[in-house]
Formats: sequence, structure tokens, C-alpha cells
Amino acid sequence: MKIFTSAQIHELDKYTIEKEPISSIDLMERAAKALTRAIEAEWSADIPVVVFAGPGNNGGDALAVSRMLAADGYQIAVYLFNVHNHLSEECATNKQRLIEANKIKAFTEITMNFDPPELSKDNLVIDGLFGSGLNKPLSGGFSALVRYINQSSAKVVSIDIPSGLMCEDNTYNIRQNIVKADLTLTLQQKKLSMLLADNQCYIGQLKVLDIHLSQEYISQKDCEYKVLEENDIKSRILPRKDFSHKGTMGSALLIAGSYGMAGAAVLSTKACLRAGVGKVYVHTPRRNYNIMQIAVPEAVMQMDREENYFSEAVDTHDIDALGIGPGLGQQEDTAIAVIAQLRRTGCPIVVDADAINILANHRAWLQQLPAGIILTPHPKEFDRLYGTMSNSCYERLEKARKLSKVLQAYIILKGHYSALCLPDGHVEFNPTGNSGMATAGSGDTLTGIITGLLARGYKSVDACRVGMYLHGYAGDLAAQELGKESLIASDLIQYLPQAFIELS
Ligand SMILES: NC(=O)C1=CN([C@@H]2O[C@H](COP(=O)(O)OP(=O)(O)OC[C@H]3O[C@@H](n4cnc5c(N)ncnc54)[C@H](OP(=O)(O)O)[C@@H]3O)[C@@H](O)[C@H]2O)[C@H](O)CC1
Ligand SMILES: [K+]
Repeated sequence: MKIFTSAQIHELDKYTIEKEPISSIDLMERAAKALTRAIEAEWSADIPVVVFAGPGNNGGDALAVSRMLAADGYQIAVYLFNVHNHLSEECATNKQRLIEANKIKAFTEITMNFDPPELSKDNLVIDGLFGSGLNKPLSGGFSALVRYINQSSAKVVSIDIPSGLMCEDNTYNIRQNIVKADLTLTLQQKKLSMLLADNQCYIGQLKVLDIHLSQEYISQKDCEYKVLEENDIKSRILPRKDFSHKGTMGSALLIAGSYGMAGAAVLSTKACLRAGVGKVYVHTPRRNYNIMQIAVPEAVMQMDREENYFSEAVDTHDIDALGIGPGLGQQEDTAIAVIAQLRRTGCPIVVDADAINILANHRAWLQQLPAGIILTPHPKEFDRLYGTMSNSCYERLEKARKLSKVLQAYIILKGHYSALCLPDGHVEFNPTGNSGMATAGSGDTLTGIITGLLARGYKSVDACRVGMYLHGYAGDLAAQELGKESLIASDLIQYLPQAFIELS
């Protein structure tokens, strides 16, 4: 699913109006019908509804929804904010239609002072103040109203987007002045800001309502952001040929583990094997020998000369993909060995965890990374790598996009909706996965899976796409059976076979 920006959404709106063709007011009517159905599916007519409508088309939607709910027997009190004595054309038409229908309990148009109505836990608030046309943080009376809504115990449903939240960049927004919705009914597509962790407290439950905007525009228009869908993945899963043998299914090497962190090596190795690769080699400190042999008998051990940590780069000319980083530690010898390894490796590489921290501590080495390298940082690792803290998830995402372009690297910024930043500036979000996966070792399994897919013959971009989707999918299957609370990284590996079966 493409994620258009608010500017592109306005273009899409105009295109639909011209090409369908449909008048703007009828398009609003279509949106309002979908919104009304979604509200009626959640709340019955006995809940008293208070509607706050703004002067633009978000307010127009709210007024049309008020008329439709009133026709279905809901008790509605509407407050229309017209402080600049200017309503959009569609908003003004819907004000007129609402008054003419004469079905609502109370209609107040605010041009100056506003006495807010009492809001109790038994009320439903419909927030139609501002939508995709918001162009600055809310202030003055609007911010006071938002704070009033937020401190009340009423249920809140936001039309299109919680008022005060920008569709993309909220880095410099004033966060207390954003509506905290229980339910957000967004039109046509999720907005970029809804995919970012620091905005989750405003969105509540999120439903996307299809209002049938132009498919022609949607399929033709290039778009920097998209959310991966199951079909994107299914069409990319490589078949397994009948005459395959382990020599034709690729060899992966994992450089992982240190004293006390053998588990990271175990998890990444097992996940790598489960990604369908022919052979998996593990290079790990001597002390982990017994642990690894017992835990993963399918893997071939290569022992480092050091007892406790990775200390020497190894030959990779027989290897199809390298994964480096899980549980490595950050010894100075390890840092030197990591850099030597990255420089001498000719096959695709996944860099994770301590290998990323090592790069962050030696940022001049970033320039020596081979093009096409895959980096899988979580947000803190990314901030260290980039060298600055980010004030918002949007800012971090933009930095990751920039770094991907500069390094010509694939960067997977991990989180709910992990973001794959491609060297050409595009971003693909992964929709699978759940909060149960926020557990130690989860990242190690992702590294193992992607390394395995690379060795198995997937192009780097597809190994990233399929790897993060499968990883999250396995997590969702595990959560269905085991719940989220007790989910551990080993469960992800256990459910990987089922994830493959369902996606193949
Ligand atoms: N394609 C669709 O998805 C459809 C969406 N619909 C609905 O339309 C809105 C977008 O409507 P729009 O009129 O473009 O914008 P808004 O209603 O969000 O707000 C515009 C007005 O708000 C003023 N504004 C902007 N920022 C502020 C602020 N911080 N404080 C006060 N006022 C602000 C702005 O005034 P300016 O003079 O600053 O331009 C406008 O007056 C979308 O979200 C959907 O709900 C359609 O109904 C169907 C198709
Ligand atoms: K809104």
C-alpha cells in the first residue's frame, strides 16, 4: 500500500474529482457515509455525541457525519469553529444541510468565545477539527479545546487523523496540543505519521476506510513510502528446485557470540538454518564450542583463536552471505577484526548489533563499507551510528533515508513497522509483527533469517523485504498460540516453518 504525503493526497483528491468524475461535495458525502458506518459499528444510538468541527473539509466531514448519525436516531450536539468567519465551500454546504435537516439536538457556531460543554465518560466526542490540511501546530483556543478533550474521560473518535497531528513531520509539533483518540478513522490510506512509534499515543485503534479515490492515480504515481503487503512477499519467495542439494542452496557464515553471549550466536544460527539455506558456518570464540555444537548440531563450527571474543577476520571466498554482529561485544581487537572482515568480504553482508555499535564508535570507517551492505539497527543503535540523537521518529527516519543514499546501503530501522530504507530513497514499512517480539534475541533471529535468504540466492532488497515480513509473521503466529506476554526469541524460530508454509 502506497503512503502518499498530505500534498499528494490533495492531488489525488483533485484527480479523482476530475477523472471519475465526482463533485467534491459528493466525495465528502461518500467519505461521511463510510465514517458514519464505522462509528455506528462501534457505538449504538444511546450514546450522546458531541461533535467538534473545524472550518475546513475535515469539519465538513464532521458536519455530514452529524447529519447522518442524527437521521439514524443519535443525539448530537455540534460545535462548529468559524473564528475567522470563513468556511471551506463543502463545510459551508454541509452546515446548511445540517441546519435544514433539523434533526440534531443543538448546533452552535463559535465565532468568538467558547464555553465548552461538559464531557463525561458516557459521551462520544467526534473530532473533526483539522485533518490533512493542518499546516502548523495548534495554538490559542484550539489548543485549549484539545487539552480539554484530552483531560475528559469521554471516548474520542478522530476523523481522518487526530486533530493537531501532522500527516508527516511532527518533530517540532507541540505534543500536548494533539487530540488523543480512542479510534482514528482514516480515509483511503494510513498517513506516514501513523506508522511512527512516537505518535501511537494519539491514534488509538486505527481503521482505514476506503473511499475509492482514483486507482489510476494511485497505481501510477511514484511514492516514497509504502507498506509491504502479503502479495509483495508471496511473489518474491523463491521456489525450491526438486534437484537441489545442500551445495546448491547456498552457504551462510555468521560471525556471532562472545563470552556470555553465546545465545546470540545460537539464535541467529538457528534462524539462518530455518531460512532454507544449504549450509551454515558459525565463527565464534573457542569458549562457545560445546554450547554451539549441542544447541545447533546442523551448523559447522569455525573457532576463533581467542577464547572469549572475535579477534580475526576470516576467509569468505566460499561463502554466499555473511551476517556479523549478534553478541560480538565491543573489544578493541573485535573492532579491528570487524572492520577487516567488512573490507575483505566480497559477498552480501548483514551488519547488526555490536558490529553496528563498533561502526558507531569508528564512524570514519563508514565510508569504507561496500555498497549494497545491509544494516539492521534498532533506534538507539541508529542514533549512535548517525552520531546524533533524534527528536522524533520522523527525523530519525529521514536521517536513515539520507544515510542509505550516502552509503548506498539497505538500512532496516527496526521497530513496530520496521522501515526498510533503500539506496534510492524509497522506504518500505513492514506490517507484520507485534509487541511480544520486543524481547531479547528477536533482532538476532532477524539477522539470521536475512543472512540465510541472501545465501539462498535472494537479491539484497528481497532478502530484506522477505526477511522482515517472515520474522514478523512468525511472531504473529507465535503470539496467536502463545500470547504476546511470554513470547521469546526461540518461539520466532519455531514458527518460521509455518510462516514459510503460509506465505509460499
Ligand atoms: N482525499 C481525502 O482523503 C478526502 C478528505 N476529506 C477531508 O478533508 C480533509 C482535509 O481538508 P482541508 O480543507 O484540506 O483541511 P482541514 O480541514 O484539515 O483544515 C484546513 C483549514 O484549517 C486551517 N488551519 C490549518 N492549520 C491550522 C492551525 N494550526 N490552526 C488553525 N487553523 C489551521 C486552514 O487555514 P489556513 O488559512 O491556514 O490555510 C484551513 O482553513 C481531510 O482530512 C478529510 O477529513 C474529504 O472530505 C473527502 C476526500
Ligand atoms: K480530525
